Amino acid sequence: MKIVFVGAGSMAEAMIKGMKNSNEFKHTDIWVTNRHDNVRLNKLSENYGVKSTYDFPQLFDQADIIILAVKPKDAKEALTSIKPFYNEQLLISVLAGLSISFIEHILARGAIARAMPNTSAMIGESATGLSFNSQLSDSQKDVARSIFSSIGSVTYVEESRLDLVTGLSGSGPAYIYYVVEAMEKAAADLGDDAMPFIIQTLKGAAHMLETSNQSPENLRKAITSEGGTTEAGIAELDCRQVKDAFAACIKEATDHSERLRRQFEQTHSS
Ligand SMILES: NC(=O)C1=CN([C@@H]2O[C@H](COP(=O)(O)OP(=O)(O)OC[C@H]3O[C@@H](n4cnc5c(N)ncnc54)[C@H](OP(=O)(O)O)[C@@H]3O)[C@@H](O)[C@H]2O)C=CC1
Ligand SMILES: O=C(O)[C@@H]1CCC=N1
Repeated sequence: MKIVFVGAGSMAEAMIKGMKNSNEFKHTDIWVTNRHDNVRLNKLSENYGVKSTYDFPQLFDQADIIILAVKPKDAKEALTSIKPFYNEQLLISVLAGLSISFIEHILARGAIARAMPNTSAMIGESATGLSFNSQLSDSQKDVARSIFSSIGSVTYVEESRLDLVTGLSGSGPAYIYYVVEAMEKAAADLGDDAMPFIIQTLKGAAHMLETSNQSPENLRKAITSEGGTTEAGIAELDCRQVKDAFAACIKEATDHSERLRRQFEQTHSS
């Protein structure tokens, strides 16, 4: 199977590393290109053994799957450059906001899927939402699922839900790192000992959520002794309306995914 990444940035690298480490895909099956950063391409080839080229006839020759991993603002240029070499292979876009119909508008035909993974794909722990147009065969759907299950969990969603998936889990790891920045700052007196405590606290909480069959609220209440330290700490979060702030964060990221679609699809739909 020949898989071609168009775009060689953070998301492409996370997927390439995760797919290679999964042993589901041979690194020799993976090709990558970008716009002009040849140093970047050479680094990916050296680090992961993938093939890279700017020679599109060679790049797309016998390609089974094309994975579009450019920024939304670059989508039309990238899709237009692909079109002469596109033979209705399965094309999977990981772009925030960009709709399947916009891709169909440019390519005019073909099996198009949209996925919203995250960079935890790097270690095989991505959370991916996946949508299809009506042109995918059952085997193409299976292949799309196998790519994203090789880098973490994958859930089929209606395309209309992908903006929310983007705001929730596409961007989600950044929200967690944001909280960790605050925890690390607050625990500065622990020096290098702080991060191991933080990491294990996160791992433990995630595992409890996954295995305890209890709601986050009940898990939190089980820690919050009356008049205790947790109650005092959470009161500081409540008086600063942190829960509302997090909800607003996810809503704004979701809304921005919709804005990106309007911004780049209306501009480029001619
Ligand atoms: N980063 C993340 O956590 C996630 C990102 N995404 C989505 O993935 C996409 C890529 O994001 P990210 O990897 O962070 O972005 P980066 O800026 O890191 O990478 C973008 C890549 O696209 C390449 N590119 C731009 N234009 C073209 C073109 N016309 N032809 C070929 N390659 C081109 C760039 O090449 P060059 O450097 O040569 O210009 C670069 O390699 C975005 O649409 C984003 O919404 C989805 C989920 C998570
Ligand atoms: O910030 C972004 O637009 C991309 C999409 C989801 C995560 N990163």
